[in-house]
Amino acid sequence: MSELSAVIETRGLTKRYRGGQLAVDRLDLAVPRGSVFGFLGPNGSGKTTTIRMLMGLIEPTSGSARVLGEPMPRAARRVLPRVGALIEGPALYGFLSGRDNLVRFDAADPDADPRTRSARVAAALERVGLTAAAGKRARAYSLGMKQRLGLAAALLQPRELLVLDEPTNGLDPQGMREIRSLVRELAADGTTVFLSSHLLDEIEQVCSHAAVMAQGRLLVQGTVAALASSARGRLAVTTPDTTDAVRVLKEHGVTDLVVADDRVTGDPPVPDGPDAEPLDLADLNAALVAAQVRVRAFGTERASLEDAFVALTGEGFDVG
Ligand SMILES: Nc1ncnc2c1ncn2[C@@H]1O[C@H](COP(=O)(O)OP(=O)(O)OP(=O)(O)O)[C@@H](O)[C@H]1O
Repeated sequence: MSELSAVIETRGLTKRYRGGQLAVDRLDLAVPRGSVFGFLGPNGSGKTTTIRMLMGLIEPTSGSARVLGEPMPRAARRVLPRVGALIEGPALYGFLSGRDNLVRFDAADPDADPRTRSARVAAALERVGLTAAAGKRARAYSLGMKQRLGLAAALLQPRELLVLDEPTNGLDPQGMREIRSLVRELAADGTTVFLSSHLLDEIEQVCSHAAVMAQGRLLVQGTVAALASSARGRLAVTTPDTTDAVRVLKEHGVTDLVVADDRVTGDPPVPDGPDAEPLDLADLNAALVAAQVRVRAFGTERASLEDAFVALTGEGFDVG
């Protein structure tokens, strides 16, 4: 990942709150231009604190952050107009219509030309699919519609970068789907999207890249495909002869065997040495059959980001 193409870059970024809480600990983050970058971590892992530092809302204790190539918070005035942000839910007036809320946001922007305001507002409403509901009061909007209106506000001006803090938090499945497909569309138009989430499957569904945080520290970052493939899939055998299957699999180096009803799962053996041949699953299947294990199904399960997280931390991804 070249330094030049990083839209967000931090070096040793650290935040210790006044009470002594170390919320972010020496974070080195690199968000490539054009990516949909998932910032993943359980509640309290330091995501919001990082985003607030990136947006110049709070000062880091030490380390540095660059956004769109400029130092933050020093260059906030130059940088922030180029960034659309949705942090902690949009501030909306419930008694105003969706359209009038956007007119208000646009009017608050000193660089926005009043003569083209209504066209900008209409385009933003169209972008997030709120044209039909534009005349309704915002208080009558669902949470998902409010979130989309917040995104529309962030999209009144063309943006190189969108920063979204838990954009689907609190939404029902339909609302989540809407926001996710909107994020995909924005990314397809070339906007870099940085979004935080505590939901692994959300990151897998919408992101090209991800960074995983735990207790203020970065565990890993990279493409979602590489992160998931760093965890090997589990081997799974469906058979009525589970006892014999376990014995044969163990003999062939399969570890961490678990039996649940008629399914045996385990970790395929790690080849010893870089030149060693990995175990051929066809041979393993043949060995099962030779031992008269009746095999109904045999294969490896695709490794997920969750497997990668468990492999990294030795624990489950606890969102609580
Ligand atoms: N203003 C503050 N003063 C003191 N401690 C804080 C403050 N804000 C956050 N913290 C603490 O810093 C740590 C990281 O919090 P942060 O909100 O950044 O995490 P998060 O990953 O965004 O979680 P969440 O999704 O719950 O917001 C937590 O232990 C939190 O209690």
